[in-house]
Amino acid sequence: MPHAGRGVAVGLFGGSFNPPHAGHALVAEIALRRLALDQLWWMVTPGNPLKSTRELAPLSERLQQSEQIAKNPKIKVTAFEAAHHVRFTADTLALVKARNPGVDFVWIMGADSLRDFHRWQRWRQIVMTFPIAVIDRPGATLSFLSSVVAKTFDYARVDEGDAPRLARMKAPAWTFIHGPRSSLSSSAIRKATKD
Ligand SMILES: Nc1ncnc2c1ncn2[C@@H]1O[C@H](COP(=O)(O)OP(=O)(O)OP(=O)(O)O)[C@@H](O)[C@H]1O
Ligand SMILES: O=C(O)c1ccc[n+]([C@@H]2O[C@H](COP(=O)([O-])O)[C@@H](O)[C@H]2O)c1
Repeated sequence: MPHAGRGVAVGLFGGSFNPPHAGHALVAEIALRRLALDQLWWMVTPGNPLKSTRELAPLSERLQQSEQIAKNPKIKVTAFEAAHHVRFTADTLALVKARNPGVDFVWIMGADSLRDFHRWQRWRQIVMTFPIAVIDRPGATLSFLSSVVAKTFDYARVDEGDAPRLARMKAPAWTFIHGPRSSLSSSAIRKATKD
């Protein structure tokens, strides 16, 4: 696991990255800049608990490809979840928090992930423990508003103008970040390479 010292602001960006693409890199850059982060941990999951592993490339391959795409020195590409035998984000976050006291973490995800977020294990606990930044994604710009999490935690939504302070805020606190968007997706890339 990467390490961060007290008072450092770190974005946690988890994904299958199967394969990673420029849309992921854009999310990472937007998060670093708009959330005023010192670091972003690009966490390659051993496997999304809600997705089939049928089409999942080996972790070592997704890790290596991620390292090639994530060029910003503030980005730390890591696969520590596999090494620590954790797969559910709630467990990952508990581990990260326990090992990095005093660090201000923010969970980062694309707008499509917000739609399904209420199916994640212990999702309410995640929202109550970590500030969350949702980055706009084509196809999910408006639908995110009707998501269970957006409705349940409407009271905790923070104006995107306050995004630079999000990492320092006490949960629950979440914001939606608009900006340049990419319509790339791993599934489209997999489909194109198969055809
Ligand atoms: N083009 C994009 N714009 C914004 N967010 C994205 C984009 N692509 C992926 N993300 C976000 O990055 C994280 C990791 O996504 P993931 O690795 O599943 O890629 P994907 O392109 O969504 O894959 P798939 O098409 O296989 O579902 C998720 O939070 C997802 O919402
Ligand atoms: O913890 C869960 O229940 C859970 C359910 C779905 C997805 N996640 C996490 O969400 C992140 C994005 O996954 P993905 O496949 O959309 O790239 C990744 O870190 C997954 O481990 C976590």
